[in-house]
Amino acid sequence: MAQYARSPAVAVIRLRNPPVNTLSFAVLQALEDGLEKADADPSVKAVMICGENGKFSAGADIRGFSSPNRPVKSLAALVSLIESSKKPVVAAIEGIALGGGLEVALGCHYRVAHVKARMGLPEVTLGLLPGAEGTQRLPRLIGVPAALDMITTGKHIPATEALKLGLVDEVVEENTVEAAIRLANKVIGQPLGPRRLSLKPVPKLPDMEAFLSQARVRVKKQAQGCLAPELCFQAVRAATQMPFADGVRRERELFMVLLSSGQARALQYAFLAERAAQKWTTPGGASWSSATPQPVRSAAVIGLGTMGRGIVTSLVKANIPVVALEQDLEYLNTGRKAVMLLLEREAMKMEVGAQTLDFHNPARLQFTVDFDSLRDVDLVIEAVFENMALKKEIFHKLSRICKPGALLCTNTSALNIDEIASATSRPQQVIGTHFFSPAHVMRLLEIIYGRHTSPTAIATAVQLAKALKKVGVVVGNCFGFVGNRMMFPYVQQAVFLLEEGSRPEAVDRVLEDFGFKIGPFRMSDLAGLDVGWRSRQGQGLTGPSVPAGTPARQRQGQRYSPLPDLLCESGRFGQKTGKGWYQYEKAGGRTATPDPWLHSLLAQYRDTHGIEPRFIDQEEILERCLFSLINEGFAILAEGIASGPEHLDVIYINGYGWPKHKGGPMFYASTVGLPRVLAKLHKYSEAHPDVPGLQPSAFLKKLAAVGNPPIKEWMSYLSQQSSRL
Ligand SMILES: CCCCCC/C=C/CC(=O)SCCNC(=O)CCNC(=O)[C@H](O)C(C)(C)COP(=O)(O)OP(=O)(O)OC[C@H]1O[C@@H](n2cnc3c(N)ncnc32)[C@H](O)[C@@H]1OP(=O)(O)O
Repeated sequence: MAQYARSPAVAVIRLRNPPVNTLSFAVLQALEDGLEKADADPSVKAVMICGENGKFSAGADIRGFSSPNRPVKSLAALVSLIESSKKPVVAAIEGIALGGGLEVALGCHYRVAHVKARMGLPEVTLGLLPGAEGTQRLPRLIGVPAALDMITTGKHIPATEALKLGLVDEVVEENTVEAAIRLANKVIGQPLGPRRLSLKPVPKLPDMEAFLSQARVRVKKQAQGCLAPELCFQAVRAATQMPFADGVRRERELFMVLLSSGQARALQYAFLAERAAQKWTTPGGASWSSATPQPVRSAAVIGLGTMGRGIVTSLVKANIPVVALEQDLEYLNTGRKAVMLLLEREAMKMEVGAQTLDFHNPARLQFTVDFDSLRDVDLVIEAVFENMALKKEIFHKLSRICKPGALLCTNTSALNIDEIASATSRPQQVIGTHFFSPAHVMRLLEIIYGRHTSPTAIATAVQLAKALKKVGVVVGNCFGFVGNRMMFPYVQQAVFLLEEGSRPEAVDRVLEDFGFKIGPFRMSDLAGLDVGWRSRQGQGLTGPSVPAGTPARQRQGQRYSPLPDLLCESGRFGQKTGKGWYQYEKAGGRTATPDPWLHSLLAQYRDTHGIEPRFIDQEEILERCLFSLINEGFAILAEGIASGPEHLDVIYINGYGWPKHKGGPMFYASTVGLPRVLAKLHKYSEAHPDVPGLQPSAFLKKLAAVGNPPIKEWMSYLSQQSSRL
């Protein structure tokens, strides 16, 4: 847990708790024992603390926050114990010093960091604040503006920046432990008072009050409904207003408020869910633990529309050489200009000193109209528009041209991977990679395996996501996969609510107040209403293929709303045409204003179809939209399309703007309580028996019936009960 050694006047205490040396009870106890031993040994003149395996410490164990025996209080006491040591204590920071790990280092009298180390207080991202006196020590060391920035954003800073801020005393390129021992020997006998941060005053600013009030506004704006940034701010402000001991008391009070908040639980769940989602399995038995990825040393992207441009940019940023292909020179030139512009912008955003983007070198980024240039690439991502015939034609070509092992990916948001793969002679190498727009910004990559996709192909796509700094979530093949399949009933309910009496702005407001970045109607306007229209035409739900005499509001025995089709028929495609569910200042404008034209269309529509408009309250809007989405999530789990609720939550947080502090839709359902979700779905489906999306799924009913088990147990009920579902 912590190893004690001598070198020879310096006691060496090594934190050891793989993989990231989290501060468990045992680690803290061993650290305390080591300090006592060093104190009691007259031949020891100084102490050095480092971490095993090139990592200092990732802080407290996130899994332990829900445990009643969490070691949080003893961590603060231990940091004080380190600081009050009569012998100098030096931290040797390699790899990472995060959260409680950095707080331990702040208790030390000196800090030496390796040039590749990163430091931070990311507690805010877990819904907490640095509760081992970090909010009081850091401002005393690096000043209030820098401390407030680190504590309220949780960002990790590189060692070179830490040196500039005064967070570390030395940055070394060679052996950090040896450098720290050298420093420890050097400072033996020097006074420790000036090195004890709790005794230092907080550096003054010319107008601290004005600085703090502006900072508070900034923090609140960035918080988007999350409580922790505001309480982090309050704790740092306390450091500017109170003596150290009172500041520590205030920090502890605020910490306890956050610790017991639902937001902290949701954010900690979201952290662990992202890790859990990396451990993919398929119903056929393929798994992350046995599949080996193929190296991707080069890639090609077909189609330089919005998605293709973002994908090329992502690959270049990941330092993967790319061949970008378009159908003709005109499209190629337009696409090339757009990609170069994106890359110029990305290059400008990069940190000074970071590796530069090598996109002017044709060996790294090549533009072509010649399919033969794809002969040698390790992986191809097709990103043409959503047309099955076109995609099949391209995959047929790829199957003939690409080298035998190449992975063939299709960027689609809904189309059948098996049908696309059927156009090739190597369906085991075909996989869906659903990027989210803008593809060089959005973190999510939905990875869809088909019936024949090999485990190697899945592992390679997961590895690609990592290389692109994205979170890849592996899911099965069904219409809309996971993300869009759950989105359909959500948007559908929103439209039914308009039929029944609501307005787009009312529905959007409720969902934005819940925490979504934008509500369903503003989202549809942004994405383009024509996208869904084309898809509905393809499914035979609207357009000339609908048999004559089909009732306007009925399809396949269920209620259908033709409202979105009516908008498209009037040329209202959303932002791009300046009109959709809202009106905009111009085509391509972004400021949505409620539109009287739409209100009168709704009134006319209700008259035509004999619908008596009613007032719909916020609770009904929220529940019908969210519970229908969640309900589809349970159906997806029952069908084995995703291997756990965490996967669905990671998709929603990273691809659909679900507020992270609410943990994702399935976690949210667990906090509402499954019996309540079920009861509400029953109520709404009884009131609207032919409206799709409201009939509770069998798996939700099962879980409610077995007594609302915790989310981590849900899947075990599925395997026990699947035959009866
Ligand atoms: C009243 C007094 C109160 C006193 C309170 C004291 C409070 C202290 C607060 C804290 O310290 S909160 C924790 C702060 N630390 C973090 O937020 C770090 C979180 N971890 C990361 O950012 C990353 O994991 C990493 C450390 C940068 C490593 O990233 P990498 O991509 O290399 O690997 P991962 O796949 O993310 O992680 C590997 C493995 O380690 C597990 N893990 C990482 N950090 C923690 C942690 N802090 N607690 C528990 N587990 C952690 C992670 O889950 C992976 O394991 P798995 O089994 O594969 O899931």
